[in-house]
Amino acid sequence: MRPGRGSRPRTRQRPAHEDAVTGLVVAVDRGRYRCLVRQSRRRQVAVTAMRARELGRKGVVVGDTVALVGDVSGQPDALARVVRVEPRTSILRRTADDTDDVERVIVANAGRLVVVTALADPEPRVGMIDRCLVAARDAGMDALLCLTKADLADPAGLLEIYEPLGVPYTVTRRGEDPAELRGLLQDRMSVLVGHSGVGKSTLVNALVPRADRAVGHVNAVTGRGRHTSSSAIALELPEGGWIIDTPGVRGFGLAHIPQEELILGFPELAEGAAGCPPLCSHLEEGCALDAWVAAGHASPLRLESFRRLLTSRDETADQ
Ligand SMILES: Nc1nc2c(ncn2[C@@H]2O[C@H](COP(=O)(O)OP(=O)(O)OP(=O)(O)O)[C@@H](O)[C@H]2O)c(=O)[nH]1
Ligand SMILES: [Zn+2]
Repeated sequence: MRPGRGSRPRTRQRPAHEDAVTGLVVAVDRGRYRCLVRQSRRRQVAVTAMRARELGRKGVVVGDTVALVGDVSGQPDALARVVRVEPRTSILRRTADDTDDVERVIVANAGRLVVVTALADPEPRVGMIDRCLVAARDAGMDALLCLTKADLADPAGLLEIYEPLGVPYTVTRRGEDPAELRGLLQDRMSVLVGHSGVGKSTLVNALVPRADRAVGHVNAVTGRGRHTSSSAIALELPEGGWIIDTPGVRGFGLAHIPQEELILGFPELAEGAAGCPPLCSHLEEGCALDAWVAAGHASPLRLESFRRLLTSRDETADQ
């Protein structure tokens, strides 16, 4: 006989942690999780927690909603235990490069991926933007393109590629409040990704007063930032909603996405691929995508980018 609905199975073997409280993981640091727990309508406390053994190998990442037991007072030396990770609404993953089979979950439960790209210093790379759009799609997240440093270069070239795709975007520049971005972020959980030095910390500091994210310098020789932020952190926006700042990345490996699904991140090409021969690699002669682009249905840069993505899986990533 199986227990009927409404009965409470397994309570005898394992405590169901009925006294557990709910926390939001806002930072992870060397096996310690910083979780925010709401104590009343007005009051939130930050609770430090470790993993409970019963969690097994399940990862806990920033953005996760967890059940906490033990000392959840939030007092300086108090340590709680994470006994459960609640089901996730989205999972953003990446691999170090396209040949790496260790996939990392970066954040959970974010609804939107904000792809932060500098218009100059460092130079924008469409390969990175396209990879992020593929990752967002795979994660079940909306994407937003945030083009920074418009005081240094004109966004027109990039917008010519991404505006027709219907990718929402916003442009920011030094000395100007990112008001439009602030509006777009309200009431949701968004995650910022981008190369090191594109200006994520600068944006976060403008959006979240007292966030105090360290702003680094772009190395004049390599054009890369100094990786001033070292792990993801979730910050509450004064207007409501959350942003998760992630460390600057070198690349966004997509080894975890099956080859045939990559094209879904390029919807304007996917349509043209309907004319391809069966099992087309999209790299061979006779691929219908060449004619599709020649006819003006999609940007040649995007096709280039898609093909680079396809070939990079057999080699080391170059983006
Ligand atoms: N000209 C210009 N410089 C900017 C702008 N935004 C940021 N910067 C500069 O770019 C450099 C890098 O900015 P950060 O905010 O540290 O970049 P980041 O993306 O957080 O870098 P990581 O912490 O390495 O991930 C700093 O010197 C900033 O002052 C901008 O809109 N225009
Ligand atoms: Zn093809």
